[in-house]
Amino acid sequence: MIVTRELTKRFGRTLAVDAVSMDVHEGDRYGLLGPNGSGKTTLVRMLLGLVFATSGEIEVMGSPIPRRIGQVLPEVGALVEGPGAYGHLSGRANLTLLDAAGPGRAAGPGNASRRKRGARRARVDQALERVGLAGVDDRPVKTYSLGMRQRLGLAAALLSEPRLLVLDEPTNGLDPQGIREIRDLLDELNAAGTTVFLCSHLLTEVEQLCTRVGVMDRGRLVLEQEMTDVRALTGRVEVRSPDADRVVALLDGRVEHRDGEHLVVRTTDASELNTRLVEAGLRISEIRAQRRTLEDVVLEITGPGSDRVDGTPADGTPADGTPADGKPADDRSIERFDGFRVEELGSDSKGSRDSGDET
Ligand SMILES: Nc1ncnc2c1ncn2[C@@H]1O[C@H](COP(=O)(O)OP(=O)(O)OP(=O)(O)O)[C@@H](O)[C@H]1O
Repeated sequence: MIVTRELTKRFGRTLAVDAVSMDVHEGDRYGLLGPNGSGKTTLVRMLLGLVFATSGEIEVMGSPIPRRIGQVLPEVGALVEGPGAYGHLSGRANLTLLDAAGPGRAAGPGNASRRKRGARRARVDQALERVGLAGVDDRPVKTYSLGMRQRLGLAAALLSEPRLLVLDEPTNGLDPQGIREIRDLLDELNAAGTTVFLCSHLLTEVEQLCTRVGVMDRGRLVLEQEMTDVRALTGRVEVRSPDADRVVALLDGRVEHRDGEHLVVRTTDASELNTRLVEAGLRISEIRAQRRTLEDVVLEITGPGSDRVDGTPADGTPADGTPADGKPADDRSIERFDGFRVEELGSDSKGSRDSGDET
């Protein structure tokens, strides 16, 4: 669905993307994970033909990019660098304009035109409904919270019923409820056949949503794996027992770690261990085969010095003092891949929370 070969992008002396060879399969929910500044957005912008690569190749749905970008874009829904919109218009009006600007969508005179307008209204209604904005479509977008703008951006990406969704930090600005709703929506779209490719600096977001993961670190793709392989068994079983002392005695040297009632036992067979403990008359309140977490794997690869994934301070401000979105304060213009140039959203929209009052 997306293939890159040795894809590289330099901005002057900055090597933003460094020889990335990536492979996103049809039907994937692919999460590209990496700390701020690791090159995710630059890579996505190259995939969408917004930025030219310095070297390397890109194929999206079998077509070379940017050469065949015009052929590919109608089948791609994208949300990159924050959603853009005309602030003085409602969400519905914005979507209607966007839909009208889509390929083959211009309405002419007569019955055919009325049919097209009817179909457009239905598409816009459905997109608003899907992202949970159906009840607020008369308010101007400038009154929307960042979370609502994010949903509107997603609704725009869904208008064309895309085969591929490309989303840069899709849950940016959403509260936990909003994040869950977007996750459910992406799950649902993926189940219906849409390939989802998203960038995130949040481990948990990728771990919960994605079937395949790529990890970027300083411009390089340092891992690409199926999530089931990432979450491989460790050859340990975790046991919780009120009889922990007796478990330790019975297992004689196979308990690697103990913390109160919680024990980590070296074995690959949880059911055999369970049978043995129960037959010995020991009480077991919990037993499960231990799996690696995405965090274990990322830390293993990027090393203890690279703790920036999910590691920004609690106030969201990176240690180097740049704003929470990682962009210089004067670099916050909003663009859309389809050239639908829109009003800039002020920096005050960044970091605001989804008020949750849109329903
Ligand atoms: N237009 C540009 N001009 C110069 N340098 C740039 C430009 N765009 C990105 N960079 C630099 O390229 C590197 C990668 O940035 P990029 O935005 O792709 O990373 P990211 O992983 O998407 O980070 P974030 O999560 O903050 O968006 C950074 O060092 C950034 O400063």
